Amino acid sequence: MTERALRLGTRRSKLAMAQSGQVAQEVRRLTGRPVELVEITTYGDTSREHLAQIGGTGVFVAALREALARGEVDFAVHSLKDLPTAQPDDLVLAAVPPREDPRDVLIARDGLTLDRLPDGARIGTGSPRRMAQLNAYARARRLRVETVPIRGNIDTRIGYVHSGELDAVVLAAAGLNRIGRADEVTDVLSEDFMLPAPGQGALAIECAASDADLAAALGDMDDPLTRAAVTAERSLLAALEAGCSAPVGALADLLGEEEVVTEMRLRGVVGTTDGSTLVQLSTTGPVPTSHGDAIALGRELASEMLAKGAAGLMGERAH
Ligand SMILES: NCc1[nH]cc(CCC(=O)O)c1CC(=O)O
Repeated sequence: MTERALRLGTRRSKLAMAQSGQVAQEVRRLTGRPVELVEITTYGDTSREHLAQIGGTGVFVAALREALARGEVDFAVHSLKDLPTAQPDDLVLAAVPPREDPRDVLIARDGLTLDRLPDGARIGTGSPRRMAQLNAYARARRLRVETVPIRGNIDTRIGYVHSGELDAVVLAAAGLNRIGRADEVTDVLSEDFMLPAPGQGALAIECAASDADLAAALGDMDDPLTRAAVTAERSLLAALEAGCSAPVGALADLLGEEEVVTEMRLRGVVGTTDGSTLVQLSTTGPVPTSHGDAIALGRELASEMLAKGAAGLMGERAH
């Protein structure tokens, strides 16, 4: 007996299709079942407004989740950083596969690095988090840069550099790797001054909570350490009561010598988009072995950041 194909709901963007295609192949291998891609248009794909203005949180995800809830598709692949932190009861995060490079990168004209950009360089990014950290970095070094709000898919954003409209754009390394444009990167931005968005570089594979067999099969793709890291990062975001368009960066990584992992470190940052004020803190604890432990790590850092005034920096929106 041949089982029917599993339907994977996906956005149409090149990045979404690349991510979904890779996951589809893995699911075919794991389940022996055919997988078909079902294309779904989301509000985030059709709106021309800036993400920060339409509220950001979940615009890419809502239409996929509605298709899941209606049973039109069996599972969906999201960029984890685009997922709102609240998990709907009827859906389950069946797998968080091993993470790609979580860092942000620069694509600049003439192969320039951040430190070599000319005075007054125009750097495109629609992300308040990237603006805040770029501007803070520039202030500390007395570089004069102008952050210019842009949006659109990855190709569109890189296009602003090729057309000469902008000197550089900031993008996630993972997305460029997935669509095969990593060779255009001119500088990798160290997380020492540019913490990525919570969950950046990781994927989330989601299905209906009622579909226990499928959830279990998809669960074979889960990487527990990636899941622990992104759970801690998202717990920080949730405890700060911020969304994906807030100026919040976070990165959890493992500390230890060689193969002996000893601890998880969680770094977090909140700032004003002009970079004049940043609250940047780090906490370290045992590697979380449960969901609750990972949540606790994020909450602990959040309370330290709130005690240092983080709340006052988050109301602000990019213009
Ligand atoms: N918000 C758009 C988005 N969602 C996920 C990625 C990149 C891939 C990832 O971080 O997993 C991007 C593009 C970007 O920020 O450059």
